Amino acid sequence: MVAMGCSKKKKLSAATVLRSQAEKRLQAEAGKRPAAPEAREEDLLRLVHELKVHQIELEMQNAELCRSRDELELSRDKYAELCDFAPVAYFAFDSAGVIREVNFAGAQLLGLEKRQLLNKSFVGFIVDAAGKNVFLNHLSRLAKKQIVQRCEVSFRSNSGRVIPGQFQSIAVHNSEHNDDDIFTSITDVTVYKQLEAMMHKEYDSLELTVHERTEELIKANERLSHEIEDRKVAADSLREALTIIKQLKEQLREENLYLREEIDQIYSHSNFVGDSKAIRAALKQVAQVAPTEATVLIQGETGSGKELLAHALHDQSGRKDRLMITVNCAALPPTLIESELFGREKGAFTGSTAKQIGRFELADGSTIFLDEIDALPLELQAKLLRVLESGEFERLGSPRTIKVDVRIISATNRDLAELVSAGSFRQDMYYRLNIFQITVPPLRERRDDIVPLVWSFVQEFSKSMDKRIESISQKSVQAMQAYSWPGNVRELRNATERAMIVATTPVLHIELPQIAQAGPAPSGTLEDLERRHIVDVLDATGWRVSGKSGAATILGINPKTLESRMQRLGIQRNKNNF
Ligand SMILES: Nc1ncnc2c1ncn2[C@@H]1O[C@H](COP(=O)(O)OP(=O)(O)OP(=O)(O)O)[C@@H](O)[C@H]1O
Repeated sequence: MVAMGCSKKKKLSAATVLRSQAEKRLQAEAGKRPAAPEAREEDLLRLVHELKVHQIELEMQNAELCRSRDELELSRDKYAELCDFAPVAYFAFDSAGVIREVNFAGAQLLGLEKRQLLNKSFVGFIVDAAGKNVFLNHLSRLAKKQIVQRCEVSFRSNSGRVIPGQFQSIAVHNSEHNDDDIFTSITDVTVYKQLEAMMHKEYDSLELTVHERTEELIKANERLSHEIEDRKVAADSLREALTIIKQLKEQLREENLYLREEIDQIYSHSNFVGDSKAIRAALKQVAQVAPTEATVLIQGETGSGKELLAHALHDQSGRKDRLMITVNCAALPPTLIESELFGREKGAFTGSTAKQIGRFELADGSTIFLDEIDALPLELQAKLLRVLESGEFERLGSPRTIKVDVRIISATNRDLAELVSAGSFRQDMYYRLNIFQITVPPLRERRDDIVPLVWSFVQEFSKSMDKRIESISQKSVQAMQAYSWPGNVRELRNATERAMIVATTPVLHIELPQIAQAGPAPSGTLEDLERRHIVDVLDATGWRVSGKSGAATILGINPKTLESRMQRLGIQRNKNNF
């Protein structure tokens, strides 16, 4: 920038000019006014005095002004110096973009000396036409609005480097040139641009990564949703499977329990021994009825082989692949028969802590054998009738109706027709059960079967007892042929077992109960005979019902069966029985 000075000579000439101007004006005033001779002298002296005072005042003012101007010029020089050495590039343009002033940083930016730049158009440094337009528009906008304006233009320095510049300008009117002075700071934004480009690049790659990750996440999310759905479906089917498994488990547990009870009898079921005419007739009936779905009633004395015959029937039927389910109606307390037959839900009655599948459900698709059907309480007969007719029933404590496909075989050692007349057995039930009747003859009516039966039992026990029996004593054979066999084949089997236990030689001696030794057959009805025989056995055992030497063992029946039979036959221990 150019600094300006104020010499003393200049100050003096200015004061002289003022004084002469003042004097001229004074003389002009004097020429206008007609002066009175006596006042003129006095006025002139006063005016001269005033003039002198004014002159001194003016000189003082002039000196003050000169000092201020000097200070101003000094400060302006300092400001110009500051501006010159400022790290920012400053330019002063005219309204056409010609450089009027530039500081060192500005000159350095363009790679030229300050003097080389003065009066040069900045437009010449701008690299392209678009940039030139931007710069010229920037200038014209400044002329219109006297506020700070900004633009970005790339220009080329003397070294050929293209510099992206950020321009920040303000226009100040210059009255001397009657034009605007445009003051502009130019910032080299190369680094900023590089950083910006890097940032854009980073941003773009970040955006790409985000996009890719989002895609991946969407896919993963979809996969997860499908997986959740699949798992839900799997969980549902697992739950279903679990319920089925639970049911099957329950059924298996019941079957298992049932099988354990039955297992001991399986061996004896496998062989129905007997070639007597009566037995052949019964077996012929079995063969006739087995392939049908008919309900069968088997009648015969206790221990005569009704259950074995029922098994033979089932084994010849189309249901033989499933287990035949047996229920002894006399062996169960009346309160439990219903839940045994039809099952119960948990809590159906006091003490029922677990759900139980009934025998009818277990027998679904198979055969149920209702032994001692005469012992079925009347109210249950009605329920059984419904099953016989529709296959439907409900578990105790459940309103759900269960439908089964079960073939029914029932057995009794009593005359059901008689019970019907006595009113203890439903007539409709009787007709429904008695569609096909088979009677198993008592052993005393088929004595031909006695010896073959003994031999089949001997074979059976020889294995388990590891004993060798070669013959049966003649005395035993005779006794057996003469004996009335109230306990029928069961009694014969038990007698053989006892003989085998005590046997020490290959000749088997079968001891028959003293009370039942051969003699004339007792008179009276079959029931009287049964009652008498039970009382005799009870007397012989000291009224011990169960246990190894108890009456039930001798009679070859279950102690519970014996108890219920005693109840039915009205047998009680009293003085007369001793
Ligand atoms: N013909 C036979 N061949 C082989 N064993 C037989 C024969 N008949 C019966 N038994 C055997 O005699 C025992 C009694 O038979 P089963 O239980 O079938 O008689 P039941 O008439 O059903 O008796 P209950 O009236 O007491 O129910 C069983 O051990 C059985 O195996």
